[in-house]
Parts: sequence; C-alpha cells; structure tokens
Amino acid sequence: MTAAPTTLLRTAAELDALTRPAGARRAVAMTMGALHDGHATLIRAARKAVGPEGQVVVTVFVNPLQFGEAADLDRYPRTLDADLALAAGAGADAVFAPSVDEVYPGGDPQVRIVAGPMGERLEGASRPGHFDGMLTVVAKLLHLSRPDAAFFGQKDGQQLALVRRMVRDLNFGVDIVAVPTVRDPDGLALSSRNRFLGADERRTALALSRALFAARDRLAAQQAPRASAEAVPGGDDRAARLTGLGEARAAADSQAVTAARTAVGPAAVRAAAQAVLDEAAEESVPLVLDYLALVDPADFTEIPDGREGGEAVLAVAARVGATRLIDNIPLTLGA
Ligand SMILES: Nc1ncnc2c1ncn2[C@@H]1O[C@H](COP(=O)(O)OP(=O)(O)OP(=O)(O)O)[C@@H](O)[C@H]1O
Ligand SMILES: CC(C)(CO)[C@@H](O)C(=O)[O-]
Ligand code: BAL
Repeated sequence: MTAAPTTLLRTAAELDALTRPAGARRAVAMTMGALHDGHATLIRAARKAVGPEGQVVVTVFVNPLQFGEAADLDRYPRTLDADLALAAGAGADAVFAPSVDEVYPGGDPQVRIVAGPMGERLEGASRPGHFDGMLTVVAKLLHLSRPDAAFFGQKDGQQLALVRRMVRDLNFGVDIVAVPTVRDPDGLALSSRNRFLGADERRTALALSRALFAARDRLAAQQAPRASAEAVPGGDDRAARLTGLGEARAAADSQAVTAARTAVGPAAVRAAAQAVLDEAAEESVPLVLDYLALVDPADFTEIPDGREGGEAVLAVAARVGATRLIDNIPLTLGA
C-alpha cells in the first residue's frame, strides 16, 4: 500500500494556513532532513500519540545557526524528495521545509535563546554556540507550528534535555516526548552523518555503541552479585561468624560478596567503555575520542565517583575520519 502523499509547505504563511479539525491534536517532529528509520520512528510515535484524527507535521531545515564548521554545514546531506516519501510512509500529514531566508528573513537573528551552562558542557564545549542556535530554531519552529507535542530522539540526549529545560523555564506550554535511540542491528546509532562513513570507518565507528554496551554490561555484572549479596541474610556478620568457626573459604566468599556490593560505581562504568574506545584508537582507521562522560540526565553535569545510585547517561562523541558521531545510553546506577 502506498502512503497518502504529505503536503509540502515552503513558507511560514503556508504552515500558518494549515488547518486541523476542531479538537485534533498536532504533533511535530523536527529534523534536518536526510531522513532515516530513527526519524521514521519519531514520526510514527507522533502519529500514534495524536491518533488518526490528529495532525503530524515534520520540519526539515538545516539550521545554519547551529553549525560551527562551514564545511559541516556545506556537506550536510539534503535529500528532500526521499524525505517526503519517508515522512509520508511514517504517517506525516505535512512537511514544512522552509528556506534559510524564510526562517531568518532579516539575516541571522539579533535576539537568540541562550542555552546557559548546561549548553556549554560536552557537545556545547566541542561545538561552541551550537545549542544557542539549536534552541533558537526550535523556539521558532514551535511558534510557527504551534503543536501540542514535540518529539525528540534520545540519541541527541543533551539536545533533548535542553529543549525540556527551555520549555519549562520559558513556559512554552508544549509536551516534549522522548523517543529511544534506533540502532542498526550491529548497534550503530542511526544518524544522517553515517552515510559519510566508508566501510572501514563504519567498522571503527561501531566502537561507540560497543563502548556503551560494555559499560552497561559491566554495571549489570556488578549488580548481579550485589543482588545475591542482598539475598544473603546477615552479610558481614555472617562472614565474621564463619571466620570464627574456621570456615575460611566460606568467609572469603562472603567477603567477595560484600566487596561486590560496594564495587558498583561510576569509575568502573567509565573504565569499561574507555577500554573499548582505547582499542579503537589503535585501529588502522582510528577513532579519535572527543569525550566520554557519565552525566546526570537532568543537567549533564559529571557524576562524581562517590555516587553509587540514581539515573545517569553515559555519553560519547568521537571522530572517525572526517565524520563526527555521538551516542549515549541511559543507565541506572546501583539498581
Ligand atoms: N537513531 C535515532 N533514533 C532516534 N531518534 C533519532 C535518531 N537519529 C536522530 N534522531 C532524532 O531525530 C531528530 C532530528 O535529528 P537530525 O535530523 O539531526 O538527525 P540525525 O540523524 O541526528 O543527524 P545528524 O546527527 O547526522 O545531524 C532529533 O530529535 C534526533 O534526536
Ligand atoms: C532539533 C533540530 C531539528 C533543530 O535544528 C536539530 O538539532 C536536529 O535535527 O536534531
Ligand atoms: N542531530 C543534532 C543536530 C546537529 O548535529 O547539528
């Protein structure tokens, strides 16, 4: 079955004139185009949320304001015809694909959203001004499309956290919905920039997701003995009693269990990921690490080594050849 075509809207006036039935909810999925299945998942989630009566608008706009390197902006893929077909297949009613002049008619805007300290860490440190430019266009696109809900991918975790923060701090009155990262079967997070990777580069790039999974597995392995330690009645007391009885082997086992109980920590999680990245740095097509950080999902500050519980995001950014990639994974410490 071929999907109903989406309406292509080129101007703010056309978007403004897009009507919806009374009571129908509108959802927006913002993109920079070169759509892939990660975007399709966002659009399908939006469609599911608003139902068949609702309206799904996809925006396709490569926002110059959020690019630092001119070369990155120039080579960013632009594939509007394929994007329209993908958006239609995923359930979009309309695609808003304005020109740069349409979005910024007076040139670069004088007044912008400032991301603040949270926008200066990690991605913000590597791409100065990126998050100010991103939030400025997200604010504009929210005003132009006036949705009830906007859908963002967890792959761009810091972006998602900042959009949530802007909407809350500045009372935008729109629901921000997060969509889990969609990956290729081998683990690589889908990204429009993946198309720049040659076969060898792609093999090296797999180290990003492998590093995150290694950290997740290290955490799970530490948590399994910890869970059984908690099931042993008496823990440390029992070890002492057994030593007293000369049952040295059993005491050693109990002490190992106690040690495992305290071993769950940020340093071990980071180390597991770092080991994979270090290996990839030695490949003939090397991975060049930008950052690996275990952060608090609320504000993207680094989690101190002493913290053993709570939600965390392990985030990584690296270059392979001329392509810069990011990925992250949510983790629960001490669960
Ligand atoms: N693999 C993915 N899974 C889920 N959501 C994704 C994925 N890739 C992108 N998205 C989301 O789609 C929206 C648009 O992202 P964007 O157009 O920048 O795509 P992209 O693949 O991240 O491109 P790139 O990282 O190369 O700029 C963002 O909310 C982003 O988080
Ligand atoms: C949210 C966004 C569309 C703003 O340009 C962009 O940062 C993206 O594609 O993630
Ligand atoms: N996917 C986030 C947008 C950017 O890289 O500029």
